[in-house]
Parts: sequence; C-alpha cells; structure tokens
Amino acid sequence: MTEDRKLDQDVMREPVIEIKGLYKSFGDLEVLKGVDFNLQKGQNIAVLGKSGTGKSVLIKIIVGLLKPDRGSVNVLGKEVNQLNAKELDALRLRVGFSFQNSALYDSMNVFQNLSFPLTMNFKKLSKAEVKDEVMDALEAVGLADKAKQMPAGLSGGQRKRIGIARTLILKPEIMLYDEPTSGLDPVTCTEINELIVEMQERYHTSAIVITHDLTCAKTTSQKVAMLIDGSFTKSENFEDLFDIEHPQIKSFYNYNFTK
Ligand SMILES: Nc1ncnc2c1ncn2[C@@H]1O[C@H](COP(=O)(O)OP(=O)(O)OP(=O)(O)O)[C@@H](O)[C@H]1O
Repeated sequence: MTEDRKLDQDVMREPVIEIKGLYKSFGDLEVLKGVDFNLQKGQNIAVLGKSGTGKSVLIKIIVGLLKPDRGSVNVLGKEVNQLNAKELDALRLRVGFSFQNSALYDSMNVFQNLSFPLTMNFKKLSKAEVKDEVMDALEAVGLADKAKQMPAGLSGGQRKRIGIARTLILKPEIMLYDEPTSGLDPVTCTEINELIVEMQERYHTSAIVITHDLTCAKTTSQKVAMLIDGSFTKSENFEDLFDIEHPQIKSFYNYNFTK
C-alpha cells in the first residue's frame, strides 16, 4: 500500500461527530434514550426512523439548537454543550444544514439567496469574489442559468438544489440533509441522490442524511442507522440492516417497497 493511500485511510477513520449516551425528553415524553452515534470524516450515514422518533431533535442537538439532558456530543473536536454563543456560531459555520423545505428567501433571486449567507459570514470578500463563489456553487448543482430567477419560479427539485448550493457555499465540513428527496418525483429524487454523492466526492464532506426514502439511503450513504424507541441500531451496510429481525425494521422495509 502506498503511503498516500494509507494516509487517506487514516483520515477516513477520524471521527467528526461522536455522540455517547445522549438523552433528551420534553416533559414526560422521552425522545432520545441513550443514543450512541459516530460519523467518520468523508463518510455519509443515512438516519432512518418512523415519524416522531427524534431525528430532527438529534440534528438540533448536534448544532446546539437544543440542549441534551445528559450525554456527550462532540462535533469536529468540540463538546457542543460547553460552547458559548460565539463558539457555537463558529461551529455552525462548519456544519451545513439543508432544511426539509429548502427555506429560500422568496423576496430574493437565486443569486441573492446564495450571496446573502456568504456576505453575512465572510464580510471581507470582494464583490467579484462573491460572484465567483456563487456562480461556482450554482454550477456545482447544475443551475448556473437560474441565477436571476426568483424562487417562486423554480420547481421543487430546483429549490432543493439551490438549498443545497446555499449550504455548500460556506464550505462546511459536515452536511446535515433533512429529508432531501421528500415530495419529489422519482426522477428528481435520483438527481438529488446523485448530487449528494457528487457533493461528498467534490468537497470531501461527511454527511448525515435523514430520510424515509430507502433508495435515497442506499444510494447516498455508506452506512444506515435506524432510530427505534429512542436509540440507534448499530450503523450497518444497507443490506445488513434489513437482515436484522426486528419488526420495526421489517415494517419500514416492507412499507417502502410496497407503497
Ligand atoms: N421543542 C420541542 N418541544 C416539545 N416537544 C418536542 C420539541 N421538539 C420535538 N418535540 C417532540 O419530539 C418528538 C420527536 O420529534 P422530531 O421532530 O425529532 O421527530 P422526527 O423523527 O424528526 O419526525 P419526522 O420524521 O416526522 O420529521 C416528537 O414527538 C415531537 O413532538
């Protein structure tokens, strides 16, 4: 094995998210009950789970929007719980969150939707640099020709792509995709899945892909983990997960492939 190849493998083993013994309740509702979870550098993991099992709560805890009751959440070497507001802002710049509804600003055109987070976070960039970054990001998602378009004129798939470009423009090390293919037709789903893989390869990001869509999980991620009753199944290869004899895993699989 060459030295370069070995180095690559060492880097891949570096954890970017390490969660241990995480608990979170809202009043009497126990949502997370001892979650352990690891994401390695350069890896994509799909997170599956029935509606209301706590996938979004987990993501919010990872970016410090919710405080856990107990447990350790380490993101890019930082204990999220121990960070002050300024440190949290700095960490959030390194973790991109692509929202379920692609929340674009409807009063801004596509170019402005992308330049806004860039100029807010990198105030020293010149106008030309901003333009280059925005056009690069739009090209990466195949929508350079939509720069002047208003969001209302975009299709659902295009909105998702622009949402992903807007997150990637800040060059995050970790991407959190929240149901990237929900509400899309099968052809557009395939395009978004391909885009997620392309982004992983191009930017060397790690990602958590929250999804109910098994094709999305299988094509975008090296591992899948399922949240059941407040904790994860061990993250597995796609095929291995569905070999596990657990009624919720079976019903999830059967539902996806008979609907
Ligand atoms: N801020 C909050 N206050 C009270 N309860 C909350 C809060 N946030 C989430 N919950 C509850 O926690 C549970 C898990 O919610 P969460 O949004 O994480 O589910 P989910 O797995 O992401 O679901 P879906 O697949 O439908 O998006 C739900 O019962 C929800 O009502």
